[in-house]
Amino acid sequence: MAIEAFAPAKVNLTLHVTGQRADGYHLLESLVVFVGVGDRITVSEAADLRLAVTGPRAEGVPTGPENLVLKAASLLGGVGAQIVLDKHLPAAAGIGGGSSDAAATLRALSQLWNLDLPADNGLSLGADVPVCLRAAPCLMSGVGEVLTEVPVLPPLWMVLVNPGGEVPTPAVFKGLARKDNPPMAPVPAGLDAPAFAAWLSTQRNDLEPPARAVAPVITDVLDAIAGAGALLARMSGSGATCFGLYADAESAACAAAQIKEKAPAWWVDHGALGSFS
Ligand SMILES: C[C@@](CO)(OP(=O)(O)O)[C@H](O)COP(=O)(O)OP(=O)(O)OC[C@H]1O[C@@H](n2ccc(N)nc2=O)[C@H](O)[C@@H]1O
Ligand SMILES: Nc1ncnc2c1ncn2[C@@H]1O[C@H](COP(=O)(O)OP(=O)(O)O)[C@@H](O)[C@H]1O
Repeated sequence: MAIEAFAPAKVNLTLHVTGQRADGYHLLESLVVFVGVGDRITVSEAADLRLAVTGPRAEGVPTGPENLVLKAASLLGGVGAQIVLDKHLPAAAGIGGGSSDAAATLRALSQLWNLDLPADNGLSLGADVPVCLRAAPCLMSGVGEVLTEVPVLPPLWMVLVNPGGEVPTPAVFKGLARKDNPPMAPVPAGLDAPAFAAWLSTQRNDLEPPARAVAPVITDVLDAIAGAGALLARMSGSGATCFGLYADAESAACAAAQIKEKAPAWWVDHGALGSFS
């Protein structure tokens, strides 16, 4: 029996850094969504634990025990499985590729092995794993472990753009000018896509300035997205991937084609926001 699980890109529509814990981890308030662009995990029965990494973004992804997929399998504690990770998302890119892979692995293997999901929802694997396990829009706070429902968002489409080159998350947090930034406002209900994007533009990603300092090309990416008619252009997570928001599928597809033509070396993809768990 083979079980497949989708690992969608995680996008932080907002990311406010509001404090820092004694252990160094930062307190966040983030409206997190998921896009229909991502990796695919397939698990099947085997005598021992094996991982194969395939797909257009497989290069450079670790295949040993440091891969979050194998860490997730160990955390679950089952016996053997053949795992294939079909990699489409760029790594260390602020869209939770590794975390979403870990969450999809937990989902698929808990079914294959008939085991409960871990009590911490995978937090010990990474701060983004619990939200990726949910794989639906929600408000993330604490260091990533507190997940709260949000009002239904309007239908939205997204273009994702990554200029290449990994941006390590710790370096970006380290570059923050302040740790105690103002909190996020409550997420409003009942807005259409343009009004919702206008509200988002009053909120922030506090990691954008330090990420731009680490990777100045992020400014070019944001300019390219804004120039392609987005309702909002912003960076996700600790970067360097940035997103553009659109009110319909056709506008997102046109914008993606326009950006690809302008910068053929960049990774560009597009999809609808949704729930994937
Ligand atoms: C910034 C965010 C926003 O969603 O996304 P990405 O840019 O990674 O996608 C996440 O909080 C990242 O989550 P994740 O990548 O799972 O983090 P972890 O592996 O647990 O931590 C990597 C490093 O990021 C820093 N870190 C992470 C989370 C947090 N709340 N405070 C932190 O200071 C720490 O320096 C930590 O050593
Ligand atoms: N399955 C995986 N896919 C991508 N990267 C992985 C994976 N497992 C471990 N890693 C390591 O995790 C690091 C962070 O990757 P990722 O979760 O994609 O980034 P981010 O935290 O910026 O969203 C990478 O540098 C990579 O070496």
